[in-house]
Amino acid sequence: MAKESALEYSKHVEILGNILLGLLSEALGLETDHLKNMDCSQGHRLHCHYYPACPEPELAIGTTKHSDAGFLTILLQNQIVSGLQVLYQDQWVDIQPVPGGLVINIGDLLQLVSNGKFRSNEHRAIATNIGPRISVACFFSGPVNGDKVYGPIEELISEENPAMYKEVVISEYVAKFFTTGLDDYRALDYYKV
Ligand SMILES: O=C(O)CCC(=O)C(=O)O
Ligand SMILES: [Fe+2]
Repeated sequence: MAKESALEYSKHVEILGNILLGLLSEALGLETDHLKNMDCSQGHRLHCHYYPACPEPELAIGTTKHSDAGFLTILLQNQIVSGLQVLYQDQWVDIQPVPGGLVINIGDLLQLVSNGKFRSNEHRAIATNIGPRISVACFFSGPVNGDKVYGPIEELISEENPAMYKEVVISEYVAKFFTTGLDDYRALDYYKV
């Protein structure tokens, strides 16, 4: 992706991210700007993945099983080669690329602040003998270098719905993510009450 198109794409995807956070806020019964005002759309960044054709796909993996650690991910897949799979009821389900379509993943931090109302999904990218496969993930991870504290949103907590997660300092949360292997790490497990 050329620099100009990456920057242009990044601008559009930020707008889309904020629209989605607005809809998700409303779905939680909150003001449209609630999640945006919590800085959930801050610090978005693009990760480009290039998976070459693999002669022995059964011996390899593209991206190992994980859930995205931030709030929200918008994923663009190239329109020919599939490889993305989501774990659903203990089965890996193929997410076929849809021309013009984007994949939206709920991340662990959104599960945490929504007190479990939204669920992050576990996914992976398998190796295939057709390729290359290209994907561009835009992560909305929040103000990752700061000391902002995130916990379940107060309005969503009640006697019937007690907090399911502890509060986290976002920079510590991110540091933990980057010092632990993807495979054995599920951010939320560390923060359950
Ligand atoms: O390449 C893909 O489709 C998945 C990439 C991914 O899950 C990630 O970067 O978090
Ligand atoms: Fe991911």
